[in-house]
Amino acid sequence: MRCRILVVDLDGTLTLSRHTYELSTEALLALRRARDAGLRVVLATANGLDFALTIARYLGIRDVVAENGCLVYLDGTTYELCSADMSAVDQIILSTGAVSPSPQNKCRKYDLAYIPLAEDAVERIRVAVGPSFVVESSGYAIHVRPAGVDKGTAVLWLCEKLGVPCFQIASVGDSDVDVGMLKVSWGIAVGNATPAAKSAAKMVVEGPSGIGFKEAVDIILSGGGCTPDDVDSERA
Ligand SMILES: O=C(O)COP(=O)(O)O
Ligand SMILES: [Mg+2]
Repeated sequence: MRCRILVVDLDGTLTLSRHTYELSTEALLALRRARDAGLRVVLATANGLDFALTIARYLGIRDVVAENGCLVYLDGTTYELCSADMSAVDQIILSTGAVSPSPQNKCRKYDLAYIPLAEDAVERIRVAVGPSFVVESSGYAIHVRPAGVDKGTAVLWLCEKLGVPCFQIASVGDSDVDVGMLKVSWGIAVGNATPAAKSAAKMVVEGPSGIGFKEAVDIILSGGGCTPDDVDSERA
């Protein structure tokens, strides 16, 4: 098996579809097969760290990337890859009236999450906060965090920290917030992923969400993926 680490998104990738939080049993079984085969599995999610650590516990995963790459929990230590005081920008975002705050925001630090109240919410937030912040939709929420950090930043940090070439890290995702990690690792997009996620990936599997994740694990366990040729791990 060429891949050594599997970085997996949560919502839309381990779930039944991109419109539910319900976990896919096929995905859960595939996760277990991946871990039993010796892959180190990392959960990489836009969700807050406390939430992600809780979910990871029940998924049998120890290491977590949370808040879209701003926080990494590795071998029992939390590392912060973002640094900004988000309180002022939170007020600016809420004053647009285009979104309501996610209940998770009271325990999020750098990547804040919002529920859209208008069709053009992402655009209105982008105009309000300016270029110092990234505004992206995961399909589950709108996320705003300091520019320059995404899940790909965290994967590059993991390659360095763990001494593993990034092409030996497989990642699986479904949405625009996964583009960074799909680019810097051997990225696989599930069949119902967004166009941006599909074009960032090295491979797009047939099945949607959890079924797609199972297909990705089958490919990895049969020796596929993680070839060095087309991974831009030196992302500009
Ligand atoms: O929390 C979200 O908005 C989506 O989270 P995800 O990164 O696990 O898909
Ligand atoms: Mg997702």
